[in-house]
Amino acid sequence: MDVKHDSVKRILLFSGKRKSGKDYITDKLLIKLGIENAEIIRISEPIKSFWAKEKSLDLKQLLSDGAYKEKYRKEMIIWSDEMRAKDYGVFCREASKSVSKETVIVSDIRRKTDIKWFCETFGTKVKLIRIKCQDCVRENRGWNFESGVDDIQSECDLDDWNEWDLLIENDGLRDIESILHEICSKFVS
Ligand SMILES: Nc1ncnc2c1ncn2[C@@H]1O[C@H](COP(=O)(O)OP(=O)(O)OP(=O)(O)O)[C@@H](O)[C@H]1O
Repeated sequence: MDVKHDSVKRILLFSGKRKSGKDYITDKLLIKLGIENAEIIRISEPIKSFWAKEKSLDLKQLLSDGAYKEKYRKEMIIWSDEMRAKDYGVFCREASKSVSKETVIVSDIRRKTDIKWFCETFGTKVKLIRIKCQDCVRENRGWNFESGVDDIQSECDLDDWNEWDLLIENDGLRDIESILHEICSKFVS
């Protein structure tokens, strides 16, 4: 294990369906904790950078939330599944290779094998958080069901996972400050 991992006290893995609010909540959590104490990593980042290089695409546009990302989403899922079939930890390892802050936030856990890799690597430092949100609220946030994206493993593999350390309802009824307070009081002390 990389020696820098020693400074990590906790690693918070966030999972949730598209438009459930993973980025929204983890971005606010980072601000609350401060960038000297915490950092966000995304498993999708090495996927996008490998893929952009391979296909000579603009990485910045791929990382931003727009039409460009949607255009390549399906192809990226297929390609990354092929990579994962050879080595399930390939993207988790790459995303976490330089972590150094005491709280590491992973904002896009999607598979049981992601959880497996982080638990094998970080042991009891790992905490699992699932963001829940009704479909009608996700639709109001711009989500539309897309066959080949919303009904495949990358979106559904954790639907039947029951061992969350914390479940968060993010339907817009609950104040973000109270959500952040619950996360911090449970895991960051
Ligand atoms: N509690 C909230 N209060 C206000 N706006 C919210 C809240 N949660 C999410 N949103 C808004 O909903 C939209 C979708 O949220 P976000 O991008 O965080 O979802 P996501 O789970 O990261 O989606 P994806 O998997 O597609 O990247 C964003 O515009 C975000 O600002």
